[in-house]
Amino acid sequence: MNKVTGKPKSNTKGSSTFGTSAYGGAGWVQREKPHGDELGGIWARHKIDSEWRPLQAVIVHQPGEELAASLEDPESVLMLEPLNLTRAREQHAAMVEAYEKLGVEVHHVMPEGDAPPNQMFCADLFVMTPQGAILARPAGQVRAGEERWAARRLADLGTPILKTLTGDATFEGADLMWLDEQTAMIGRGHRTNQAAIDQITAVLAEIGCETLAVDMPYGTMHFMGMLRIADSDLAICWPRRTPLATVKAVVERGYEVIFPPYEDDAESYRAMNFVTLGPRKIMMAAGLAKFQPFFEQHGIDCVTVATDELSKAAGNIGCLTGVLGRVTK
Ligand SMILES: NC(=O)NCCC[C@H](N)C(=O)O
Repeated sequence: MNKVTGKPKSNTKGSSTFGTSAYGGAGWVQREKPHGDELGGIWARHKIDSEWRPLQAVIVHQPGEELAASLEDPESVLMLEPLNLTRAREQHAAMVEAYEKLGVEVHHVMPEGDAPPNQMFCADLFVMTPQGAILARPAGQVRAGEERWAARRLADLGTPILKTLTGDATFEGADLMWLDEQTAMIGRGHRTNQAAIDQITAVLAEIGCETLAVDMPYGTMHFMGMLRIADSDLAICWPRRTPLATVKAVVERGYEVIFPPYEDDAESYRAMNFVTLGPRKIMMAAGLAKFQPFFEQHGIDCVTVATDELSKAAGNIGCLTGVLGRVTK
């Protein structure tokens, strides 16, 4: 029904509300645009449909006193070694400054009261889609609730939250990568379970996107460490760790797949944990003497920041950076 003509016989002062705009009468104006077209209007413009188009905006958390939780028993808070708080904070601030210098908008999570120890790993707390965010539900008890502060920031920024996971679903944002504009791949493993994959598959289907799931090996953390995309035609995979189905899926989509030299676990992990700033441009950890030349040989421009102190918390630049917006197709 397009338009109802005819005037209401009476207005609110009269006996009937029939025919008034609130009840669908002639004065009613229907909302015009679908949700996706309201990003950049009613909602903020932030979205992503790739892992490689120019980075526009990120969400981070500048760590504070909460890192002191690493001092006594790092294991109990999922960290590797006690951190020097001052150095860690300086390195985080330098990473933020590097983003700002590159023209990337940086937004900060602002937890109420004391932040939980791993709050700074914002990549794990949400993932963006072409039409808004999916909120994570971190799997470890010590990280439970970090997502609430990411949700508050996203809401303040005007970013629609398409889904908050329910039941016993657990999902961390670093387990989902966009292979193309309509296809996301999720790593099923220690942090992201099948219940979450089912819920995410349903919500992505609502916006016309398909979800592919792959199993990750026992003893690994996030899918982010197995697949990085540095350009429309260049994917980086971890030798013998990236699932076969992942390599096949990226090859099918026209990416060249390259495998960096294998080093010890920690070093290879740091090398994979970069953020793509735009086509063949990345921000990566400094001091990776074998990896940086490898990336450069493939035409990748590397911006480096020191993260050796932060990496004692078991994460690096990729994990510290909640990607909020990229240029989309
Ligand atoms: N995406 C990431 O690799 N995040 C790093 C998370 C480190 C944190 N200590 C954790 O174990 O959850």
